[in-house]
Amino acid sequence: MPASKSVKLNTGAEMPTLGLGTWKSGTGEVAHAVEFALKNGYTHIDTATAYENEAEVGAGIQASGVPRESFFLTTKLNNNDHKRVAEALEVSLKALKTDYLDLWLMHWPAPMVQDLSGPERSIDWLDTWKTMVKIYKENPQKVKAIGVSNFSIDYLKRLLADSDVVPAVNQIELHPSCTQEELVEFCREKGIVVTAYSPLGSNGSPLLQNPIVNKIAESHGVSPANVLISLQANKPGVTVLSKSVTDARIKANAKLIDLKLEEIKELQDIDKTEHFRICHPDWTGWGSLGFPDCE
Ligand SMILES: NC(=O)C1=CN([C@@H]2O[C@H](COP(=O)(O)OP(=O)(O)OC[C@H]3O[C@@H](n4cnc5c(N)ncnc54)[C@H](OP(=O)(O)O)[C@@H]3O)[C@@H](O)[C@H]2O)C=CC1
Ligand SMILES: O=C[C@H](O)[C@@H](O)[C@@H](O)[C@H](O)C(=O)O
Repeated sequence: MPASKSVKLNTGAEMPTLGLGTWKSGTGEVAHAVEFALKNGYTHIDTATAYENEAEVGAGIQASGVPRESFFLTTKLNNNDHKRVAEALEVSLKALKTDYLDLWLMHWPAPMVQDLSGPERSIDWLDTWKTMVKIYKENPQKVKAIGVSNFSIDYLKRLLADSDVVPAVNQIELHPSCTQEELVEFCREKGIVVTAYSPLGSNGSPLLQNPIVNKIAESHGVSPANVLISLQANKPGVTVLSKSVTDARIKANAKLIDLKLEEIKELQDIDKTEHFRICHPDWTGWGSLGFPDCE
């Protein structure tokens, strides 16, 4: 399976199956990681205002010399920007040194106060979505697609009942210890592409040592990370983000392999005994956000 594989969005645009993640990619390392990834076959970069690295991501893009139209760029509206949606978009575009985004996501359906210390209850995220829709419709050259992140089935149902634009993407946590199969299936039925985040289980993940993951990796002659990233890439209508600031890993992680159905089942079954979530919605102060395993 080549790394250049892509999935069609409901806008008609192609979204590359594999993207480079940049959460916790720090100052002094993320520009190089982005430049290296773009020079080594990655065609999607994912960032967010919350990561406080958009300017350095922009510098990495510029340093790569890769033409803007040759790669897909995603960023996200921060939880404390729900009151200034249009302004936040301009700040992101300027920091990233680009005229347009391929995808702009609402990071969480959870407006928060300025210092992100708790929820901002005077705002309804659905109104924020409607503002994003208006900006998207009025500026199709500036925002090529809009979507959401960390949306459960209940939250998607509320959005879909009151919006004439179906989100192009729902970016959610997906790995063998957080499989969210019902949510993935719901998105598929609604024509929403799922982007898997934290496919390795994020920093210090026990999944890299998991015996099932290692057994499958050995049988294919690849690393555990290759298996975990490929697991998501093998799912129809799913794209995946993997983060690294290490050259050798960035390069090696781009190798996507085909997994057998029984291997996929074995990996997905890990969730039944070893379930965990990296990004629990509780931190927003809005409770479970409709995620059944967070109630
Ligand atoms: N929408 C949202 O709320 C969220 C979105 N995301 C997005 O998804 C991306 C990916 O998720 P993330 O949580 O970063 O976690 P990942 O599952 O991609 O894991 C990243 C960690 O794994 C390490 N790593 C990478 N490759 C290998 C390898 N081959 N072998 C061993 N270790 C490896 C990295 O280390 P090192 O960098 O030192 O090489 C880093 O510590 C994020 O960066 C972000 O862009 C993530 C979380 C939430
Ligand atoms: O994209 C990454 C995550 O959503 C992250 O931004 C949040 O989960 C939050 O900042 C946290 O630290 O828990």
